[in-house]
Amino acid sequence: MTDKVFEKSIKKQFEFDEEVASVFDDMLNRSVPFYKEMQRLTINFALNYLEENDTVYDLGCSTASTLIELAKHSSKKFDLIGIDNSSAMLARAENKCKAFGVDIKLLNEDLHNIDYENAKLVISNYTLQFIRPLQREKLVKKIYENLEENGIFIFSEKVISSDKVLGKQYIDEYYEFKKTQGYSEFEIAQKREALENVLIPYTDEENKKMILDAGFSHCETLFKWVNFATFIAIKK
Ligand SMILES: Nc1ncnc2c1ncn2[C@@H]1O[C@H](C[S@+](CC[C@H]([NH3+])C(=O)[O-])CC(=O)[O-])[C@@H](O)[C@H]1O
Ligand SMILES: O=C(O)C(=O)Cc1ccccc1
Repeated sequence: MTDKVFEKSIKKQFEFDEEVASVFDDMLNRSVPFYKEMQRLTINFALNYLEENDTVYDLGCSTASTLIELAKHSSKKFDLIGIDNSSAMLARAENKCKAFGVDIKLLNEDLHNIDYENAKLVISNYTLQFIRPLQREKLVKKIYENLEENGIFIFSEKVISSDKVLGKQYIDEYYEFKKTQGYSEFEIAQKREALENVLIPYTDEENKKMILDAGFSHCETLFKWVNFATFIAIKK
């Protein structure tokens, strides 16, 4: 279904409710530049590290598309766990898992309430940005502590520049992208307002500092388009 959420006048903050969930795959494909490529890289790099029976967590799994693709691209069996606190998203995730015949444990929980036991790989694509700073650092520490040795954390985030002028150019470039995806200036402006204080982006440097402060020995940028970045962190 086509995302028309912000075509009408909206006063409330952005929420992962029924309306957003019903168009979410389209919204993500048209709002995150190279979303599919980022997902493909996430899966390929994940598979470089995963062995039979490893446990994989996807934080903010939404409609479970990443875990479904992961399962489809490997003949190995993994323990796949998707976590999200939006019932509307998880209802779609459940339907998709059934349709694709993929076995995924879907947990309707806040990310802070999970133990991340036996985690070999943790994925979090475009989710940490919705967690308040401090809580975000706390969550990343918890992930690090629970990852197995040589465990991997792959995450993607909307990012900002630490340079004011470049930062403005990032925003202009992203808006051009949104226009090419068929969003009107009104829709773009409305969503921007709804996301204010809900989506809190860090700079590349802040993301990497958060990872290294949590204890990871290594963190690199795997992919970047202007203000959208994918990172890989390794626990050694
Ligand atoms: N505290 C929280 N606890 C649990 N879930 C949460 C929390 N905060 C937000 N979420 C969930 O995190 C997801 C973020 S979307 C991820 C896309 C997906 N990873 C994808 O690659 O397709 C990204 C975006 O919409 O920009 C939503 O489904 C929220 O309900
Ligand atoms: O930052 C934006 O304006 C976006 O549209 C990114 C985004 C994509 C999907 C859900 C929420 C935010």
